[in-house]
Amino acid sequence: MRSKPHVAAIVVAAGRGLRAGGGRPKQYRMLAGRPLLSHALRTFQHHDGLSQLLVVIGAGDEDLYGAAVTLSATLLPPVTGGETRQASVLAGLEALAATPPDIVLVHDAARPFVSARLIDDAIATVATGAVAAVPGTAVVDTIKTVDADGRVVGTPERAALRAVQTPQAFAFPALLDAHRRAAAAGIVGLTDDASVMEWAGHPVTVFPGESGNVKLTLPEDFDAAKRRMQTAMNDVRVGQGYDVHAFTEGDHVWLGGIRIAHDRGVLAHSDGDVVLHAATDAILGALADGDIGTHFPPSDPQWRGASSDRFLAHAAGLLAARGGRLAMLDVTVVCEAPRVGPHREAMRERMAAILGVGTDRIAVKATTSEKMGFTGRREGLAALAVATVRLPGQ
Ligand SMILES: Nc1ccn([C@@H]2O[C@H](COP(=O)(O)OP(=O)(O)OP(=O)(O)O)[C@@H](O)[C@H]2O)c(=O)n1
Ligand SMILES: C[C@](O)(CO)[C@H](O)COP(=O)(O)O
Repeated sequence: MRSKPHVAAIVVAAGRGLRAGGGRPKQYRMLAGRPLLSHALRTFQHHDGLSQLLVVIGAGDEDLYGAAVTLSATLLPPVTGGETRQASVLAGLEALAATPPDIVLVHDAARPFVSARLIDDAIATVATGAVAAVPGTAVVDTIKTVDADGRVVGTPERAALRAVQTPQAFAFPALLDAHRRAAAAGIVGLTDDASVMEWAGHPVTVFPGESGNVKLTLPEDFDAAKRRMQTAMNDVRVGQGYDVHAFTEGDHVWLGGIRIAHDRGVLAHSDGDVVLHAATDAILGALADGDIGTHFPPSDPQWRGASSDRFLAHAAGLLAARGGRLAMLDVTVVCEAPRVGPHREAMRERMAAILGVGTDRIAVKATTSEKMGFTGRREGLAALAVATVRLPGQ
């Protein structure tokens, strides 16, 4: 395997959620203000170890999917799944086969509490030699096997049992081959991908799962998940950011990720987007994790002319890695010109897309400084930002 493996993830979301009820496939039901699918997906979108992310959706679910997800650099167009989970995973694997990754992760859309730690451990277990790696937790109940009449026929030794979860990670060629062979052999009902690998004769390694990484299957699971999300994210923090750039010769400025025509440009090492820089610092401030210069030193030539989108995306990734969410980003631009109003909505949409939140969580305001000071004299422009984030409680 290459030193830095090419890793892809498939999120299966083509089920009907019949056991959960609720009138629509469960992955599109709302949970803490967002569709269930978007919770797990966002953790994968903000993980920097993945180069491709693919969602397998049900036939006819295209509109529900479009409304549920925020596009991102790694997210591929969705593919249509099949009648069973096994068939849906195979559809996802076939879609990746043209540019095969080294490692593929498979995750249920119905597991919203997946952590960056589980993704890291799944990748690391395969990167260091396993062909298949699944998270598992020790079983606390005594388990019985029963016959069709409910009579107990056996009691497996509990110490050897593990309840397995997703994300499950695999060497891509081995999983694709195992799935293709199982389908060709008429094997259709295997309930996880480790079972497909076991059927094909591959060893499967279990690494520690997380008891919190539950799958929402029944109606009461949604109620419990709602309660958990409401109480869990109770560490509310606020960070502020401020940035300034001087005008110089030029014909445009970047503000909030939008290129705006102007009779001046800005002096800057990167693209000089004061809005994205202030927003990045505000999120880093809320996390007490240094500032933009700590993460992207101006002395480093690789950031020369860099698009500031990546600075904000990096801060969003740090927030997601801590299990946090952005509650609100409020930005004020200070300049005599250019006029911000005509670009306000485009800026809100761009920042919402980078941060993976709705535009209702992004505010953009603007003011002149009444011709006073450096902004009033049109020597430069400035932006202030306040980010409110929610982190898991202590
Ligand atoms: N034909 C299928 C069936 C399931 N899944 C996905 O596999 C995951 C785990 O399946 P499960 O929790 O059983 O979901 P459903 O099949 O939707 O639920 P139900 O059996 O209650 O209808 C879910 O993210 C589900 O969307 C899938 O992609 N394609
Ligand atoms: C893949 C899985 O989540 C591992 O626990 C589980 O097997 C999915 O089962 P389901 O019957 O499709 O819910």
